[in-house]
Amino acid sequence: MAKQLSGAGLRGQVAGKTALSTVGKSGSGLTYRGYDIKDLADQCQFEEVAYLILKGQLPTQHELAQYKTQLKQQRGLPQALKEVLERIPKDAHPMDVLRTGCSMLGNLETEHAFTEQQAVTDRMLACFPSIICYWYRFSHDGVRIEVETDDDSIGAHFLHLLHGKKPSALHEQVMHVSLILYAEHEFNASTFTARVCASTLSDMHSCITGAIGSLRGPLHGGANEAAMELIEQFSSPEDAEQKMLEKLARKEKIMGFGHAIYADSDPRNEIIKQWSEKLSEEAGDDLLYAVSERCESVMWREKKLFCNADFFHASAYNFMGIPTKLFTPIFVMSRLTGWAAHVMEQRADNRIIRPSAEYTGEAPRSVPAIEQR
Ligand SMILES: CC(=O)SCCNC(=O)CCNC(=O)[C@H](O)C(C)(C)COP(=O)(O)OP(=O)(O)OC[C@H]1O[C@@H](n2cnc3c(N)ncnc32)[C@H](O)[C@@H]1OP(=O)(O)O
Ligand SMILES: O=C([O-])CC(=O)C(=O)O
Repeated sequence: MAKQLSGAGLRGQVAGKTALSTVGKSGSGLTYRGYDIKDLADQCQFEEVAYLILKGQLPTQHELAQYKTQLKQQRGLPQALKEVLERIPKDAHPMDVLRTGCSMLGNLETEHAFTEQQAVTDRMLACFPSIICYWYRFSHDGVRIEVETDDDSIGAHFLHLLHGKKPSALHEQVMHVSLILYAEHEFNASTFTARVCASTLSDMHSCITGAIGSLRGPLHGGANEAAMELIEQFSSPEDAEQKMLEKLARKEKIMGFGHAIYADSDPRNEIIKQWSEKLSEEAGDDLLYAVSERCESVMWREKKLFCNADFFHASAYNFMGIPTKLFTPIFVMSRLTGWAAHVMEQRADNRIIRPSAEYTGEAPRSVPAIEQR
């Protein structure tokens, strides 16, 4: 069943063209450059999908190996950026850290011409995990970590920096899947932010910095953190059921449920849910996964609202020992590919994005002298 797309929030209005993904079209639900998300999550590593999104086709074995080597070589951080990160307080939100880190990188390694767009994007892809973990470990553990690891993938690099040891094969695999699921999603709020910025012919770092700000909110990427804060309150599935019903009676919004485009399911949910279950078994968990499943059934039964990509990401990340406040930054490490590809697409066929507003203010009037107001 297709969702009725109309009303506020530009819902249902075509605001531009894209060849990058389809969201909520009949059939598979989500495709990147024509490939079904399920097939990509089953068969690919994240770096293959990043290559697909950014460069237009799936890499050969040789191209993938070259790309991964190139990304590995760019994990280091300039000293000036490390100094900025060291000055950001421990209680800052990591999304704000990443926003500042991206912006500072744009000062140090400015994109001077659009011919550099692929290179500056690959650099961000390589070093965003370093930025977030360098700050996190410095501010929380008081250590200056070495960010240049030889880990095979972006997900493993992130977990290695965070935990100070190489991740298990299972955890590296889940990171591949998670980063693939989050990589691209058509004209969502953060991507649209990036495209609006790109349409002024601004630089890549400005587009990505703005997009990070848009992703941060709980109605968008921030929902994975909010979902974790929800499920950790419950002591059992029965407790979850009762408190969820109370929240619904109070008309509270439940983060991690519903979607602007999908009508009755988000195709990313069943994929991350399976991995969350596997991680739950590995961790010997007998609470969080069961609680999450109960929330899912209550929301469907009571409201016909379904889990979006964020809901089961919360438990999955928790099982891998990732602190809740780093959940949305992981989303950034992945969605960067979609944002940058949209910036490139916008630049290739640009007209400044400038919609109109329906005026609802005062009729024309004259300015009274200040003593008469
Ligand atoms: C990766 C992502 O960014 S996925 C989205 C992550 N965001 C969240 O999980 C936040 C929670 N969800 C929401 O706020 C919304 O579902 C959004 C922002 C995702 C989509 O918003 P909209 O397109 O405006 O929602 P939609 O039109 O389907 O809402 C229909 C009704 O369901 C309600 N509703 C929608 N989602 C929820 C929810 N999660 N909890 C409770 N009620 C909800 C709305 O309030 C609305 O009720 P109303 O008509 O009485 O106002
Ligand atoms: O498409 C949207 O509105 C939000 C979303 O799921 C995403 O950006 O992944």
